Amino acid sequence: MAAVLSEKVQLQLKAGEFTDKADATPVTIADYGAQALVIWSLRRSLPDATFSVVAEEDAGDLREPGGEEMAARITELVNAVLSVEAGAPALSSEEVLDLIDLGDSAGGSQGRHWVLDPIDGTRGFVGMRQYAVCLALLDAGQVVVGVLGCPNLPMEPITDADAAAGAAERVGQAGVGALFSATLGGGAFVGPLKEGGQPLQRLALEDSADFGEARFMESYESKQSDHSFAGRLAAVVGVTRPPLRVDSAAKYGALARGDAAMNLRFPHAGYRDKIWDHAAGALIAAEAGAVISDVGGKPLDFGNGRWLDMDRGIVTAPPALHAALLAAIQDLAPAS
Ligand SMILES: Nc1ncnc2c1ncn2[C@@H]1O[C@H](COP(=O)(O)O)[C@@H](OP(=O)(O)O)[C@H]1O
Ligand SMILES: [Mg+2]
Repeated sequence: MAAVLSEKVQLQLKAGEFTDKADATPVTIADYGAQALVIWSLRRSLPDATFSVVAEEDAGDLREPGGEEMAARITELVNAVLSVEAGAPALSSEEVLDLIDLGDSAGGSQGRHWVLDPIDGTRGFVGMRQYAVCLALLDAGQVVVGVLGCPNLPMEPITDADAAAGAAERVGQAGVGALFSATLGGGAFVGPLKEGGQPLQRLALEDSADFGEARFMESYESKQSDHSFAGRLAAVVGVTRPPLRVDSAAKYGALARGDAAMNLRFPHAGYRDKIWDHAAGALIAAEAGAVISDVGGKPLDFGNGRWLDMDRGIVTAPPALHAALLAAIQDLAPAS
C-alpha cells in the first residue's frame, strides 16, 4: 500500500504537478502517508501484544500551526489508497497523524518491534531515481523478517548504461518495480511489485573471489558515503568496473539478486546511521548469501535502539569478497 501511494506521488512528479522538483513537498507527502499506511496495515493484522513500531517520522511538525494543509494533503492521498486497495473507510486528519505517531517505539533487544522507513532515499525519490519502502521485524534484537518495496527498480538487472543514467533510465516503464522479502533461515525472494510480489523467485548469490568482473555499489551521493575511499579500496583489491551509484536500501535488493557483488558504505565522520535504513536490506542480502558487517567485521547490531552504531561503515558482499575487502581496508582506514 505504501508503495502504491509513493508511486502515485511519483506519477504526479513525473507529470510536473509539482513545479519545483527540488521541493521537499512530494516526498513529505509520500513519506508521512506511507508511514500511516504501513502502520494501519500492521495494526489491522496484528494482536496488540506484538505492536511496537520504530519508524523514521513523527507527526510533530504536522500538528504545529501551519501544518494543517500538509496534513490534509497527506490524508487525502492516504484515503485514496485505503479506498482502492483495502475498501476501507476514510480516516480523519487526526487519525492519520495518530497513526504516524505510533511509530515512536525505542526498539531494543527485548521483545518484538517493527522497523519502518516509509521512504528511504528521499533524494532519489525527488530525483525520480531509486528509493525503497523498508519494513523489518526485530525479535530479541535479531532481524527475522525483511521487506523492501522498490517502485522504481526494474525487474531486470541494472546495466552499466543504467548506472551512467543514475539507474533511472527505465523508471516508469512496464516491468518496473521490485519487491524483495526474506525471513531468517527461510531465504530471500524477489517478485514484481505490481503483481504483489508474485511469482517469487528465490535469490542465491555465488561465492567468488574474483574482483575482476565484480562491480560495487555505493550511495548516489558522495555526501552520504565516501566515494573517494570506496574508489581507492576498489582499486586496491583489483576492481576495474565503474561503481554503480544507487540511492537507498534498493542497493541491498539489487545486490541480493546479483546486479553488483559489493555494497560499500562509508559515512563521513560524525554521521550516525539509523536501524530502519539497513534492517530489512541486511536480512535480504544475508539470506541471499552475502555477509554484512561493519568495517571491523562485527555483525550490525539492530537491538540497540533507534541508532545503528558501527565501526566506520558497512561492507556487504559474498563471503570471499567480503573477507578480502575487510583485509584490504585495514591498510586504508577510511578518510574522515
Ligand atoms: N550525510 C549523510 N551521511 C550518511 N548517510 C546519510 C547522510 N544523510 C542521510 N543519510 C542516510 O542515507 C540514507 C539514504 O541511503 P543512501 O545514502 O544509501 O542512498 C538516508 O535515508 P532517508 O532518505 O530515508 O533519509 C539517510 O538515512
Ligand atoms: Mg532512510
